[in-house]
Amino acid sequence: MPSTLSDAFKGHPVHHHHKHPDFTSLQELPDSYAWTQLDENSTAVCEGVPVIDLHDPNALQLIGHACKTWGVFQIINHGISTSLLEKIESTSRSLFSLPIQQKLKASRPPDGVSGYGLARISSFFSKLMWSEGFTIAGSPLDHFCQLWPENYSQYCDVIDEYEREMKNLAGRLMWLMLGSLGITKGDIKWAGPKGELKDTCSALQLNYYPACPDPDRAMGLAAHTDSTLLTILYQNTTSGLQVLKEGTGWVTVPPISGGLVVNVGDLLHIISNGAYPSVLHRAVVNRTKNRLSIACLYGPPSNVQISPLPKLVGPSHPPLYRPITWSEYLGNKAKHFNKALSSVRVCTPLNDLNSIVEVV
Ligand SMILES: O=C(O)CCC(=O)C(=O)O
Ligand SMILES: [Fe+2]
Repeated sequence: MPSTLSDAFKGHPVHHHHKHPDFTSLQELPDSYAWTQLDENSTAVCEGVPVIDLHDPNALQLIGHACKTWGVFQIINHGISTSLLEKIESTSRSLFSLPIQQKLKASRPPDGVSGYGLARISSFFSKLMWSEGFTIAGSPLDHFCQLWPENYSQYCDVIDEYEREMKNLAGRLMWLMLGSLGITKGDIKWAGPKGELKDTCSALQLNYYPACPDPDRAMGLAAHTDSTLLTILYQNTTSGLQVLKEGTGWVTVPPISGGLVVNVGDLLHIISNGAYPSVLHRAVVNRTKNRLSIACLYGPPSNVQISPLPKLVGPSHPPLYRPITWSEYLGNKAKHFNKALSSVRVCTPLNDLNSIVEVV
């Protein structure tokens, strides 16, 4: 049984049929990167993704409402210092600005999760994405020794500190997100008696989107949901993240100074018994500016069964999903990608059933 996130991923190797590109040599968009015209997303959106001040006395309610209606929100006053955000940004920038040959020394192995390479979801698409990624699950030491033989330890320290702080914040957020559904610490079996989330797993995903000669036909990161409980994303000042809002279309999540984006992942959707949507999101690219984002992918211990919480299940709310471990879910994702959630679904929501009954 795998016990860590890297072990969980190892069981589900991803085989890329693409070679890694050197963006600096590309003046025009090669055909292999040309997606069909992205849909126009310039519809004026009056309301944007909610911004929530964690010091606001109503934070719990605001978070609950944002999770139900959007599945995503931004937070300020979250306690992560500006200097740490600057350090993680400059570490990521140093990494991606290394020569391609150097970066390839830290490539993600086919059966591994950590290292440099294309987005894991690339294998589901015939076109390439205009981005590079570096995944860190567990210690980055071995890879960082390859990247920076002389001064790897300063970079490792930044990653350790960032990951520690993000994990704490993710735990706080999880209790707030669940708290607004009436879930208390005793309701989560895999948490300690005081709500400690000791054995939770997390990984960091560093993403770099170089400026692109033909941004309207390119795709930074294709639409997906995250296989997490929740994800906390830091983005630099270049916008690019978009979320799909039902009835509205793609909505840009603008970078705000000192802000972090929080989104619901597939596992929180499952344990909330569908109350919180796992938001579909993607990253678009820019003609003149490059963009960096750093995602903290937060999940439960990889071997515990995740299922709709009993408090959220009742005669009018049958469980929508069967129990599944994170590790098994990652296997489903590697096989079914955006259909992974429906592959664990056991029940059609009542309102859908009603409409079927009406039709019949
Ligand atoms: O770069 C972004 O804004 C999105 C990144 C993302 O969705 C991911 O790493 O899962
Ligand atoms: Fe994502």
